[in-house]
Amino acid sequence: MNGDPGGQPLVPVLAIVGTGLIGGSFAAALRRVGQAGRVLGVGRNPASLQRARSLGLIDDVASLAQAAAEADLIFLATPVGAMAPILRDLASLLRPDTLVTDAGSTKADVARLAQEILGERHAQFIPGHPIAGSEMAGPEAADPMLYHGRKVVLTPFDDTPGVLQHRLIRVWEACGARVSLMTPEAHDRALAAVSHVPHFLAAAYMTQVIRADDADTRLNLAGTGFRDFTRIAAGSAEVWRDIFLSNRAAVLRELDDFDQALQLLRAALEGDTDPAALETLLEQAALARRFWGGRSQMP
Ligand SMILES: O=C(O)C(=O)C[C@]1(C(=O)O)C=C[C@@H](O)C=C1
Repeated sequence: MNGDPGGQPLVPVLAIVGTGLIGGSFAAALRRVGQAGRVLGVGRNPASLQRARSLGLIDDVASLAQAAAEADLIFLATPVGAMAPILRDLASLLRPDTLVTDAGSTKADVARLAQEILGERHAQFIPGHPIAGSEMAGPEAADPMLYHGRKVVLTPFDDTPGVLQHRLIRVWEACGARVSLMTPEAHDRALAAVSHVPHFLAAAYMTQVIRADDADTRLNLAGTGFRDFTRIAAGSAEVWRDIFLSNRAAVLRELDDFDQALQLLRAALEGDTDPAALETLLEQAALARRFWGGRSQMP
């Protein structure tokens, strides 16, 4: 993986395991900047792989064994729950010079699995998480700009060779992403708060809406507030089931904290209503959200 100007691309042979939104976008982003040579697609759904090929995201459909034999970089973009069997297969197939990474939304579980399953070879695997996505799925949703300007967290092991880490950072930067390094535990705690619990709450709220007797009336009147609050609830149930199960302890801790915040706001509304306290809490939330909007530089 040299990426010489006018020479070899950063990734001469790239293998994507899972060619949907996340994997397809990674291939498309590297292709856009000429940094992926040949792209192999590996997956469990033949129809989806064929669509990825027709869309030009991958050049060829391959088995995991072919990918392991040929690829310089293997990118695992499957639901977190599907990672263990893939790592088990890779353990006996992996060439010593192949770099493997993933895009899973939780990192402690994935890092632990890599250590347990890959043994000595775990140092070739760098757990990663691009903090980008959408509620859409499948190769049609792939977008070469998905990672542009977005953060990617890598959680290398203590013995990850610097040269591999550097290589992967260059690859992500070629996709337009900004890379940070942290421990898997710190990642999982923070993501429970800013990604997993929001999804859980959006799903809980949708559950409340659809269980109401007048659900149709409510949904017919829903506007942009409803749309913005619930967009993420439309994401893949399989992907989100795996995220919640994989980061269970941190999610449950954050839900306890959410309960407290909810009680704080409720208390200002219940009983002897306290309009000033309610306004202060709403104002604090509004300022925090506006400040975040200013610094996140998201569209
Ligand atoms: O915007 C969405 O729909 C997402 O899926 C985005 C989001 C997030 O919470 O920011 C969700 C999970 C992924 O791990 C990364 C990104």
